[in-house]
Amino acid sequence: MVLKKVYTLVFLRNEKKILLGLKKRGFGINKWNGFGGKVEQDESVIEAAIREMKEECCVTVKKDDLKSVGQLDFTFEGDPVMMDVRVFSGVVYYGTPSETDEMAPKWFTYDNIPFDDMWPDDRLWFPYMLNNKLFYGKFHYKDLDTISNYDIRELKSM
Ligand SMILES: CSc1nc2ncnc(N)c2[nH]1
Repeated sequence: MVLKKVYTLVFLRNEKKILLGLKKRGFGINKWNGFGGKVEQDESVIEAAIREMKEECCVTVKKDDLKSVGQLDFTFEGDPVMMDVRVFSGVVYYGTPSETDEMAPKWFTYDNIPFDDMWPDDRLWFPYMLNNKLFYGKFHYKDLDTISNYDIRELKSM
């Protein structure tokens, strides 16, 4: 039986900048991340994405404003459960990105993305997202800082 957990990852962005969040606790603490988290039993992936945006940075996004842009499968040495991360991108949002207990949001221009303070996989697949190419990436982490192998490919459709 395949052990996997589904997660969401949302990036608000326009032609000038992208919103990242500095994780203040838990998994990925002190890294600039996308916004998202686990998809619960009683919700769809898109509902989870919308919920997490609200919870993590007080911003409201609507279903039709989120575009599915990629999927990332993460496995970690010694952990049987794969992270199946559904990546979304959006331009339109309501409210002001605000700090919460979880995340401190900040806009970054594309020439200034803090890859050294992000998950190591980001610098590998961000170019696909930033060039509006759909992608499917698989990353195996030997430890939380080291990717031991990966594959990433452009998709023609999600
Ligand atoms: C566990 S691997 C991972 N890469 C990520 N990139 C951006 N935001 C996240 N939350 C990420 N998690």
